[in-house]
Amino acid sequence: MATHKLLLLPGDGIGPEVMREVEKIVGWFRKRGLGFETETDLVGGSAYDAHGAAISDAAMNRAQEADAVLFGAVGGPKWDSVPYTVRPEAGLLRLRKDLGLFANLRPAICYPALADASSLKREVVEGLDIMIVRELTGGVYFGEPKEIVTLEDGSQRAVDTQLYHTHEVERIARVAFDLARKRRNKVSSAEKMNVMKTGVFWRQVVTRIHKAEFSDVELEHVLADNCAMQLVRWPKQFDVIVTDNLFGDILSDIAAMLTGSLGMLPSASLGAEDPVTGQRKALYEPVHGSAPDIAGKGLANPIAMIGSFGMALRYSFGLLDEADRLDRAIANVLASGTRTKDIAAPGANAVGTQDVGDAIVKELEAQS
Ligand SMILES: NC(=O)c1ccc[n+]([C@@H]2O[C@H](COP(=O)([O-])OP(=O)(O)OC[C@H]3O[C@@H](n4cnc5c(N)ncnc54)[C@H](O)[C@@H]3O)[C@@H](O)[C@H]2O)c1
Ligand SMILES: CC(C)[C@H](C(=O)O)[C@@H](O)C(=O)O
Ligand SMILES: [Mg+2]
Repeated sequence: MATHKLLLLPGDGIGPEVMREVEKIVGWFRKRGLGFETETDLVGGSAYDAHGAAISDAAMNRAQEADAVLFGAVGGPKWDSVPYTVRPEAGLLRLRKDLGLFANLRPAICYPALADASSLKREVVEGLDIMIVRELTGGVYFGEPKEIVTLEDGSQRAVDTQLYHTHEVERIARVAFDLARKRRNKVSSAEKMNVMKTGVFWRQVVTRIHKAEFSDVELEHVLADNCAMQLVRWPKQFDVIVTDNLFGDILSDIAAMLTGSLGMLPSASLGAEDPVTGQRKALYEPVHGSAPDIAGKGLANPIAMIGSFGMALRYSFGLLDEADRLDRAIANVLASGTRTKDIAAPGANAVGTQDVGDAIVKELEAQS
């Protein structure tokens, strides 16, 4: 039996609460004979409290050794004033950079049962199925210089650098076109070529890769601000959206709300495939953060985290039947009306984080 090594990094706030529910799901698949081995380590504010860094070198080594990392969420008001280089979010950024996780896949699917939970009208979101492909290891998140400088007159200047190399845009474009071929065959590439040099460059590179390797896929270019507006106006026009690190961060939060709640959106962050072994480094995490406003209250929706494990089944372990089974279990639980407060129908009783995890395990059981 193949052994799959998972590193669990629950993090802060609601991270540990939603990770506990994933552990139930992993446990269920393990009982059914799948070889999952798990280790747990600290990241974010909890790592800072223990080691003075947002992730220790030992935890980084474990992440390098793992077949996949499951990440909860980091951050919170407790660490708002810690130095910039060791703030909780730096742990996540180090994982992305050091593991080379350049491709962030953020699917936004509106489950039929949740069409009324969105703040948009049912007809706008019903049947929605978008894949946002966000470049994750470049752009303004990592470009140098990145600094606040004090000038001679005592005033200050802050700089972040938006920077992209050819190969970085080429490889993310290929991921998007490849995915589109398995979906509805359309890619929308979002940038701001009307203002930014990196936008002009992004459009040139995407156009070239499209022409040379993917001319069978429909490609449209859209300015990122217009893309944000179109996502709210008529999101079903999109299939795959490919965009840079910062625009992807923002557009995926918008897409999350189309599905009803930030608590619904999973994600996969993937590295390049090793040409010999076919393996790739991968980290799976919900799109939401540590939700300090509801942490510790048992209110968090664990579906984004559980769906992220579903993506690990699909993308890291090739367990497609198991991933489908988990997706069906989630859909059935939602259809039965078992929901946390963020997605509960108006006037309906909401359940807690653990109830949703238990219901999904029960549904998995019922399907077998
Ligand atoms: N990947 C990550 O670890 C990650 C992502 C985003 C933000 N953050 C960090 O989290 C902290 C809080 O950030 P924020 O408040 O801007 O964003 P957030 O995603 O934590 O919360 C935004 C809103 O969505 C709600 N929400 C989020 N997840 C939910 C869930 N699973 N179930 C129900 N409701 C949910 C919260 O209660 C809150 O009202 C900050 O320190 C931020 O840097 C971390
Ligand atoms: C926590 C933060 C560093 C992160 C980001 O900005 O990428 C988050 O917002 C996300 O969307 O994953
Ligand atoms: Mg974000």
